[in-house]
Amino acid sequence: MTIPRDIVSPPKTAVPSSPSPSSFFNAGTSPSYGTSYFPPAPEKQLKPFNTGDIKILLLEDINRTARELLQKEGYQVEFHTSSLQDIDLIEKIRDVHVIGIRSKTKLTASVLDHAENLLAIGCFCIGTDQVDLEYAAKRGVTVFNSPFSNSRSVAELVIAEVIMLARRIGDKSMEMHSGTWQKGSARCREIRGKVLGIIGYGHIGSQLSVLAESVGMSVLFYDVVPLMAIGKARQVKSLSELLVSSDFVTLHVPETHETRDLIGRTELMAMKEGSYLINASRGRVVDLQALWYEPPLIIDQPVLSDVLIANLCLENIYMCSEAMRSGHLAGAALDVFPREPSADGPYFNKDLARWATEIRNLPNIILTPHIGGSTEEAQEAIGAEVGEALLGYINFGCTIGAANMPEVALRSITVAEESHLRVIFIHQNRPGVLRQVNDILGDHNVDKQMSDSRGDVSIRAQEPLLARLACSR
Ligand SMILES: NC(=O)C1=CN([C@@H]2O[C@H](COP(=O)(O)OP(=O)(O)OC[C@H]3O[C@@H](n4cnc5c(N)ncnc54)[C@H](O)[C@@H]3O)[C@@H](O)[C@H]2O)C=CC1
Ligand SMILES: O=C(O)CCC(=O)C(=O)O
Repeated sequence: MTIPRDIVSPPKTAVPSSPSPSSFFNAGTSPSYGTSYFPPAPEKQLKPFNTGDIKILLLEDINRTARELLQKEGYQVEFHTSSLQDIDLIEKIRDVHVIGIRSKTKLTASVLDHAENLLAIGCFCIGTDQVDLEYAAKRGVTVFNSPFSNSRSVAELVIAEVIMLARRIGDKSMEMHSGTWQKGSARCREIRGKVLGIIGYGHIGSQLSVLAESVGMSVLFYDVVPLMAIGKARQVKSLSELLVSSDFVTLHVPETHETRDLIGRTELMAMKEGSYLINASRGRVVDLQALWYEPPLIIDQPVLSDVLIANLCLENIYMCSEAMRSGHLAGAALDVFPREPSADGPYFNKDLARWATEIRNLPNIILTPHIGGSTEEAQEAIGAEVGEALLGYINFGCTIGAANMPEVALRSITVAEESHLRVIFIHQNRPGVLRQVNDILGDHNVDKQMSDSRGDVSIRAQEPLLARLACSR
């Protein structure tokens, strides 16, 4: 079937459209798949492509559950334990159909420009700030993530850190590792009755709220939307109210334009004397130097501005150091940083950033290498969830759960429906496009269709009866 290139983006290669037994749909996750709709006949194996032609690049040690799922489907799966340097990434992304990443790989517009065949991106994590979602959508690339599979793991890490900070366990442990026995109770406290201030009461924040109350803490939270408080937690009206009232302040917001630099000098100084800061969200949410830093003039250039923003945030860490050195903060736990090494190894040093060596020497600061979601349980669940979503998209064109596309899904086609085919279009949300599409399909019986838009991008899934269409099956 020929579809004018100007109204269809992608496909750059054949777009798969067949159901498979291990499909997303079969899992019953599609809203259009109520039991009354579910066809009793076996699903038809339609593959207008050779599964072996689909190339999938998995970076950052994505869990074997995903690898196995995709390999079982017959796709070519290339696996790397770390992320790739930009130059290698650009080379590799050029001809793959799907790329799977975690938080380290930055899929910026300039990287995506090199992706000639890319259909989908799987973020095997919660955050999607590492991908230019809007630009990906404009290029017809659908992005999936796992919205809550590692939430519990993050919440558990944070509650552990609250106790460890209160008891100065990080320092005590380091002293013991260096052979020093130093017993003492000065500045060590119980957490019972203390106030935990949660910024961002979403999946992680609310899980944490439950854990904190169960160990006797009081919970306050600040969120930009009004939310139902769990247990005895209480939503406060402003960030400053939370900062002045909390013994521990913990961040659980996504990185967005609004949350970048959310915590700066003013906010740190507003925190209670002797309180603690925990950041397991994103490094750039804590902007510690913004108040005196003069922004560079070349901010318009996308690649450069990214680097500059990163550098700016690196400098900002110093402010946190200042707050801690002055004793205003009694301690901090940082799991995320404005710049993080792309591979495991001895990289948390001055070559990464000046502040890296600086903060290593601060008292009562727990530093972890972005491991909030790194548990066996979370990674297995994420591998399965994002892997299934990618299969559902490649095999069916199902975008349920997509982070940057309208959500569409259609029922499976059965073996009894000999001449049915499914077609998915991703196109610009402009008047006239649908008319052109309908003109093409006008001679055929469209059994079912769904259409939805998200900003400038529209998506349309159709099941035409293709008796007279020369389709590539
Ligand atoms: N350290 C790690 O390994 C991990 C870090 N994360 C990070 O944690 C973030 C939060 O995760 P979830 O709880 O799952 O997200 P979520 O989307 O469920 O909740 C985020 C909450 O933040 C609120 N929010 C947004 N902007 C805000 C603002 N300016 N002020 C106050 N509240 C605001 C939202 O309304 C929402 O309730 C993720 O976006 C990710 O960046 C997530 C998983 C693992
Ligand atoms: O596990 C990872 O690599 C990233 C975890 C994370 O930050 C997220 O899920 O957003």
